[in-house]
Amino acid sequence: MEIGGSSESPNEPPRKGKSKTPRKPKETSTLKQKSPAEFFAENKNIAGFDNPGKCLYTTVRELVENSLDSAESISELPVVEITIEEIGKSKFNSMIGLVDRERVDEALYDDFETAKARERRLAKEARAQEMQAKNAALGKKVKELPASKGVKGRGEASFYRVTCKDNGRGMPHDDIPNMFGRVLSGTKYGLKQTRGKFGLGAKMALIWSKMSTGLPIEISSSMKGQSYTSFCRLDIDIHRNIPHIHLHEKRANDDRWHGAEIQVVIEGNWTTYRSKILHYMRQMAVITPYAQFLFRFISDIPDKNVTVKFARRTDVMPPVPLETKHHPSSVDLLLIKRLIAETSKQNLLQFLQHEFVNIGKSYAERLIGEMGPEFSPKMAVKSLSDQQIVRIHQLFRQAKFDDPTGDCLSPAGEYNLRLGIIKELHPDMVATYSGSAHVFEGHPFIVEAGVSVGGKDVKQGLNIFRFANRIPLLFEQGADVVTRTALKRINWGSYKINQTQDKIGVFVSIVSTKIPFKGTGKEYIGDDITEIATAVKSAIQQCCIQLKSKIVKKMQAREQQERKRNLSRYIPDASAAVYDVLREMAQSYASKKQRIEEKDAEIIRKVSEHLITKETLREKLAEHVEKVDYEMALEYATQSGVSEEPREDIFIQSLEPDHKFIDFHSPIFVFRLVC
Ligand SMILES: Nc1ncnc2c1ncn2[C@@H]1O[C@H](COP(=O)(O)OP(=O)(O)OP(=O)(O)O)[C@@H](O)[C@H]1O
Repeated sequence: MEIGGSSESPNEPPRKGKSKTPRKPKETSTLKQKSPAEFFAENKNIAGFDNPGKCLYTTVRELVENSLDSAESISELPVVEITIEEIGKSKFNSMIGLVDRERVDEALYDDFETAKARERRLAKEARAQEMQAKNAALGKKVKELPASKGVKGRGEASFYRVTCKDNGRGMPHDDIPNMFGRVLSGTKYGLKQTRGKFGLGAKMALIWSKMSTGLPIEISSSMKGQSYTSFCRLDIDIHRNIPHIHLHEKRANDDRWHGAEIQVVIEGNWTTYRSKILHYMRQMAVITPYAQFLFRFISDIPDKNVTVKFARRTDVMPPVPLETKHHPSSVDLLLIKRLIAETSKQNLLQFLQHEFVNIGKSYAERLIGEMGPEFSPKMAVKSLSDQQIVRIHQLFRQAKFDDPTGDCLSPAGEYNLRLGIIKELHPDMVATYSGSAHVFEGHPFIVEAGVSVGGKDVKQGLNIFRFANRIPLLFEQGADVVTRTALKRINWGSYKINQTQDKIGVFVSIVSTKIPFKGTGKEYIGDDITEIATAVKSAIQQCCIQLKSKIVKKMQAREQQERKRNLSRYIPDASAAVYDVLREMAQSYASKKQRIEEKDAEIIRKVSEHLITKETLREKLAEHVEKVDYEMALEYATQSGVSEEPREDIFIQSLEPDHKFIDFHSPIFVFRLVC
């Protein structure tokens, strides 16, 4: 392949329409390097910074997620305040010291409109309005008119100051510049379930602010017990990928505050991303019910202002995720070399035993025996040759290891998920399920799911809510493993759920030490990992099985009610008809026209004496319907077997870890008395 040259052969005639003078092929292509910061500035879409609106959304996300990670890392119930302040053009200009300037040459601007064009546009809009009024007067359905387009043009850029304050761990004074001014630097690279992973998000917000407003980022931070707060104003040297510090100083911390406050001014678009941002906050509140969020949008136009407080709904936080060691089946050559370089262990036996999960002493000895005669338990691990490391790697890939346990993970918990679903959708029924840990490429993961039917503001069909490491995922829904599984691999009909007619809520939360996101924007999990797809399917199915039994019971109750209603409907007519017959018989009997058998005489007598009336017949029939209905229901239940229905075990859990209990069993429930 030619690099930088023309693809035409020198003997070929020049192509039609092309310049006759052949382009001079470049002698050499110039070798260039790019810093990570440059790369991400040029490809910011892969980090979720696609357009101004999405940039505003992703900035909010990155800051909120950092705040939650930070508070949770010190087991502090998170309190996060996020403010987006709209900055008008004049205010922005004065912030950067630019004087506002009136337009002089109007026709120069993209949104310029001639007087004639303006007249035509206004006339067209007036006609549309007239038509709409006419249709409304005729009672026809009227379509809402699009907002007046005004004049074409790209429009003014909108600027926003985004501030996020938390009560988290804070940051060491000297680390702040690198944490915010060096792409791919962070504290979350270890093997641990965290929202952040790449060491990129906050830097992307800064890169975007540098690209769109040129303004630096400001960080205030204090760690627990620290007598000062660190203040840092910095931007990033994109070409060298290093922080460019404007101010970095220590200030008094009289309130003994701990946490961080980050402030960045960026271009954005609140109008188009308002609902996405609010959705994100709401879903974050659902999956993080132990946090308190205060979200504010502040504008010069008070009508546009928004304040939403998501109150804390529980004080119980999921356990802090633990840092874990690598599983032997998940490591590659590079990683083994890095672990060897970093280990404090002296010999191979200790190294295998301590740097990996699921390798005990005797198993390590067996592995070393299997590696060959040139390996021994006591050999210095740092003396291993490249070939020997390859041998270890090969064995790791082929040998059997127990799966990692998933103890290091911290799922949201079924209780939180159920709480979230009920709060979010107010469904008619809901089922939740929390699976055990599974493994993908040596990384443990847990899938939790919830399925609901019915509810407020829920559209018909599937409403899918996805969470990964307790982050709501709002974009790229179609390609996500959860959406695909719910749409294609669940036979909703077999659980008596109508996929198109019912209002179905599907909530799936996946936690892992490594979420295989597609791209660094953390927007969706691909559908190509069989282990995850299988676990997601099974979790949704488990919810559906629970729902099916509830739905069947509901249907039976409805059928029973219908049967009763049908029978009761005929009571007045039936009792009137029977009474008329009896009355006629009584009259014939009285006029001796008819002979009546002894056993019927009693009834006829009672009819004549008005002891049996239309009313008494009606009452007796109603009583009978009631009795028959009850007996039929009982018979049905015995036939279909109440005991075959899944029994719902309800336990009131003891607060003490060490508890004794007695179970009282009945066919339909079990009651556990904790002593
Ligand atoms: N609010 C905060 N409180 C404490 N530390 C923070 C806060 N925000 C950022 N940090 C620190 O700065 C580092 C870099 O943050 P950044 O958002 O760039 O990446 P990340 O969160 O590690 O990963 P990701 O790019 O996946 O979000 C974090 O690893 C964390 O140590």
